Amino acid sequence: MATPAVAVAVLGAGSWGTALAALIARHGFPTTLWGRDAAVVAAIDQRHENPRYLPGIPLPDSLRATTDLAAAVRGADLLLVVVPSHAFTETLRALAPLRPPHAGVAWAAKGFEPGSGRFLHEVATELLGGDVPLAVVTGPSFAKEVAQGLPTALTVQGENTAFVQQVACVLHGPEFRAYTGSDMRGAELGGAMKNVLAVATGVADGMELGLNARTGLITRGLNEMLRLNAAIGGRPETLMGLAGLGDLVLTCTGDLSRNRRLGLALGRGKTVEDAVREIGQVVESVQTADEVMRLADRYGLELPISESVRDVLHGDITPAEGLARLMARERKAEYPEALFQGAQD
Ligand SMILES: NC(=O)C1=CN([C@@H]2O[C@H](COP(=O)(O)OP(=O)(O)OC[C@H]3O[C@@H](n4cnc5c(N)ncnc54)[C@H](O)[C@@H]3O)[C@@H](O)[C@H]2O)C=CC1
Ligand SMILES: O=C(CO)COP(=O)(O)O
Repeated sequence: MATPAVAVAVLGAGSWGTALAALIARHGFPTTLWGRDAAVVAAIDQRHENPRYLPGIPLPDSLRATTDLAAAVRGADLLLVVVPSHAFTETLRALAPLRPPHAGVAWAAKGFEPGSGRFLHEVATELLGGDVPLAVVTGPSFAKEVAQGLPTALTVQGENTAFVQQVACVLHGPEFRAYTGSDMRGAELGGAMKNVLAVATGVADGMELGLNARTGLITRGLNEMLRLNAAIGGRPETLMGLAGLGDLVLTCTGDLSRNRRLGLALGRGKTVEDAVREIGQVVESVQTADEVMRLADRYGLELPISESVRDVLHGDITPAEGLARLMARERKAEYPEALFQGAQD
C-alpha cells in the first residue's frame, strides 16, 4: 500500500494529467496537480471535478490543484510531466530551476519534440542534466477509464532502477498494474508511433474498408514500429509489450482514441482542421507523423503506412490515394531477415 512519504507533483491538468494525479492521490500519496487554466484548476481543487477534460468523474478530495508552478513543485519528491509533447520543452525549461534537488522527473506525454524530432528523454537530459533520474510512463491507457477506476496496465521505463520503482510504486494499486523496464527509447518510440498508426486504421474504418483492412494495418504497422525500433537501438520486447503492441491495439480499435477519431473523420471526408477542432483535445499524430518520417529518413527506412498518414495529414494525397498507394506496393517478404539484429549490435 501507500508510502505517504513520497509527495508527487503532476504537471499538466488535461485529461491524462488529471487521471494520473487522481490515481496517485487515491493511493494515499500527497499529490498536487499544476495546470495553466485557472477555471479548470479551481474546479479540480474545490469541486473535485475536471469539467473541461473529465466531466462528471469525481476526483479524490485529497487532490490539490494550483496554477502556481513553483508552489506545485515545492516539497515534491517526484515530478510527473503530462503536458502534450509540443509543450514538453517549455515546461521542462520552467521546471528545471524549481526542481527540488532530490526529485526525479517522469513524463507520460507521447511524441517527439516538434521540429527537432528529439526523443523527450533527450530533451529532459539536456535541460535537467545527466544526473537527474528520468522515467517514461506509457502503455494502453485511456484517461477516462483510469479516472473511472477501470483495470489498466502500463509500463514505467528508465535507467535509474530506484526511480523507476518509485514511479511504479505510486501508480501501482488495486485497479492499476505498473510494470517496469529500462528501455526509454523503445518505450517512447512505441507511444509516439501508435498515434500515427491509429490514424491509418481510423481512415480505413471511416472508409468502411472492413475488419481485414483494419487488422492488416495494425499488423503491418507493428512491423513498421519494430523496424524503426531496431534502427534506433530499442529492444524488440518493449515494442511487443504494453508500450508497443498493447497501445497500438488500444488506439487503433478504441473509439476513445482521439488519433483514431481523427482518422475516422478523414476517412469520411472531413478536413484535418475541422476534425481536430471537433475533437477539442490534443491529437499528437498531427505533428508526430512528420517526426516519425524524419527519423525513418535518417535511417533510410521505408515506412509506407506512416508515410501515407503524413501525406494525408498534409493534404498531399487523399485517403483513397493513400489506400491505392499501399495496395500497389510490390510483393515482398513479411519480415526482413535481419530485423532483430539491430537491437543487439
Ligand atoms: N488522454 C489520454 O488518454 C492519454 C494521453 N496521453 C498523452 O498525454 C499527453 C497529454 O495529453 P492529454 O492530457 O490527453 O491532453 P488534453 O488535450 O486532455 O489536455 C492537454 C492539457 O495540456 C495543457 N497544455 C497545453 N499546452 C500547454 C503548455 N504550453 N503549457 C502547459 N500546459 C499546456 C492544456 O491546458 C491541457 O490541460 C499527450 O502527449 C498524450 O498523448 C497518454 C496516455 C493516455
Ligand atoms: O495514448 C492513449 C491511450 O494509451 C490515448 O490515445 P489518444 O491520444 O489517441 O486519445
